[in-house]
Amino acid sequence: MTEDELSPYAAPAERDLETSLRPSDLSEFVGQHRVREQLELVLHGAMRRGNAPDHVLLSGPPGLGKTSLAMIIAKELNSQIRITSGPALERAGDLAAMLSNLVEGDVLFIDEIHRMARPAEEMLYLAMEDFRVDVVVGKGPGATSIPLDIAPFTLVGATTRSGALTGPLRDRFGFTAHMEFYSAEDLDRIVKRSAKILGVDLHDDGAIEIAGRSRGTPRIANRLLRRVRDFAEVRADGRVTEEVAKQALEVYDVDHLGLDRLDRAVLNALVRSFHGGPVGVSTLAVAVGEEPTTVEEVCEPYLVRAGMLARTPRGRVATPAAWHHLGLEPPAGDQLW
Ligand SMILES: Nc1ncnc2c1ncn2[C@@H]1O[C@H](COP(=O)(O)OP(=O)(O)OP(=O)(O)O)[C@@H](O)[C@H]1O
Ligand SMILES: [Mg+2]
Repeated sequence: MTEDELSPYAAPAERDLETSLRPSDLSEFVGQHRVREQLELVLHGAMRRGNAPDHVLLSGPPGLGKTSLAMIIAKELNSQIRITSGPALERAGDLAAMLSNLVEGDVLFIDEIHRMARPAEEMLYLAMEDFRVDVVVGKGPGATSIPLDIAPFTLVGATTRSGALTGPLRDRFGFTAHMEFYSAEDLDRIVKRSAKILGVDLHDDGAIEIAGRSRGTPRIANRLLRRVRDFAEVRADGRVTEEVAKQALEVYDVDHLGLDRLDRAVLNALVRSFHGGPVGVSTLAVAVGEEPTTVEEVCEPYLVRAGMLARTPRGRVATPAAWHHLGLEPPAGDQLW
């Protein structure tokens, strides 16, 4: 399995496939019950009053459905969605152009909003609050700023690192949806729905097997489904049963808890090289040859959720479950976690 296939990030070639599997309205959007209920109230409340809803921030690890939800928000509002991303808004002018083209009620979706350049971010404050931008004309002492009204819109921002957002930006969102990892039952429904769309002969026990190893992440569930389908077609009769799914996932190096090579490398380093911690995340990242942000955004959220890793003020610590998972006995004595 390649690096890309293990990752919760979407590979470029995967984007078209994802579009076909994307839930198109709230009723098709599985799980995230709390977020869905909250969002429904925010959207429908505003619609009743006939105004644009509060700006919405979607926060959570990659592959949990932030982009899907942004599209659904626009659809629920019967609005057009304009899509851009933090890295694309390098200059304030890029954002000004985008904002001044908005039509009343539009949804402006800014993906990876934590990666927006500072000048653009400052322009966005005013736009979010007063539906206004100050366009600077000219340079040096002669420069003047011309206020421009923009149409009332709803900003939907998505971020995998809400902690990296500046306070003023975070404060301007009326509602923040914290996306959570999905339960095995939800993932089971998601892979069954995807199998139907893709025409895969997925049996109940096969679905359970895939769902249980998907790290709580729909993108990974859908990807494992495609890999298992390949295996089923090449090495079996095309039917995805429990046995076929198990054999396939073994080939792809996904263990029964859904930990992949990188997760296990992190646990191994933590336990074997640092005696279970505490150790800083950057040291840990160097030990596994990864970027600290990858370890922090991709591995840790799931390892914490699986009860194997704890974040303490002094650094990352392996829990007894991590030692057991690697087939080792945790050291006796002080409990660090
Ligand atoms: N609640 C859901 N129900 C059904 N399918 C889902 C759900 N959430 C996500 N998916 C599936 O997972 C895929 C990835 O979702 P999406 O692109 O929305 O994630 P994301 O949070 O935007 O990820 P990233 O942080 O990488 O941008 C989608 O193509 C969709 O098929
Ligand atoms: Mg996305």
